[in-house]
Amino acid sequence: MQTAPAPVIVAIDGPSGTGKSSTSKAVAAELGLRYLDTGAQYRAITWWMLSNGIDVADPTAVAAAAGKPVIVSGTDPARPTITVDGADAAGPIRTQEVTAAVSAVSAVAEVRGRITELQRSIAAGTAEGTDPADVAAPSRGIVVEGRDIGTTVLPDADLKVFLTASPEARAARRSGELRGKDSADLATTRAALLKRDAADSGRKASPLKKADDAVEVDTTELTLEQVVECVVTLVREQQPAG
Ligand SMILES: Nc1ncnc2c1ncn2[C@@H]1O[C@H](COP(=O)(O)OP(=O)(O)O)[C@@H](O)[C@H]1O
Ligand SMILES: Nc1ccn([C@H]2C[C@H](O)[C@@H](COP(=O)(O)OP(=O)(O)O)O2)c(=O)n1
Repeated sequence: MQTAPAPVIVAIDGPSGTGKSSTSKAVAAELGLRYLDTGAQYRAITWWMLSNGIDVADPTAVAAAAGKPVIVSGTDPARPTITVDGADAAGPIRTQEVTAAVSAVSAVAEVRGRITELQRSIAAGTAEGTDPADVAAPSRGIVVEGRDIGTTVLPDADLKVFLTASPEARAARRSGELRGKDSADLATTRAALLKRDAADSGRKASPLKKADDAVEVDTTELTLEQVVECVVTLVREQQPAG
């Protein structure tokens, strides 16, 4: 009898607007893997803190509340979901208010400990933090995207990719997304994005950083399709033949 190959774990990290979410979803869909957006989890806990009157500028208050919300992620790349205490959080976690507060909340060690535990449990395919429908479905593995997946959350990932792009390209992509929904212009978007990157890279607890064994892909001059093709090829090279 043949044994099934071990599930493949792919870690995709990088700063904001480098294409992590779009690339990870497309790679997971193409290869039949699950998909986890860890930024959405940090946004979800931040949304809960803001909604429950916790002072997000006070790390002690944030740490004391870190264990309270129940955050559940659905990992189908065609339909990723996130709930907090059973409520759909997909919309509210994308507001400017959450975006402005998320770096401060995610710098708190107790928050990182809690969310990292959830991420490892989801990657291992156990129930905690995962939509029950996803646990039941057979999986060939998972693509997990964030800031510290290759360095801290899943240091034994089969493939680690670190996406980069120039600040100009990243700001242009982000303001393209925001147009019509928000009045933020390119310069404002660029400044906000660089401020968040600096906070994420400069924090003590598990900062944004390329893992020594990650493959760096500069996406500035690449289309999304080219980035996806590049990562799919890298994943296939990791898989045993046959
Ligand atoms: N290589 C690319 N070229 C042009 N636009 C891209 C590329 N990759 C992603 N985008 C677009 O840039 C925006 C931000 O991408 P996203 O995947 O959300 O980045 P991240 O998850 O790293 O913040 C999205 O609108 C996406 O469609
Ligand atoms: N693994 C992770 C993922 C996200 N974070 C934090 C830091 C990021 O600024 C926020 C939001 O992440 P998200 O990936 O949604 O950010 P983008 O706006 O897509 O760039 O969460 C983190 O600290 N660790």
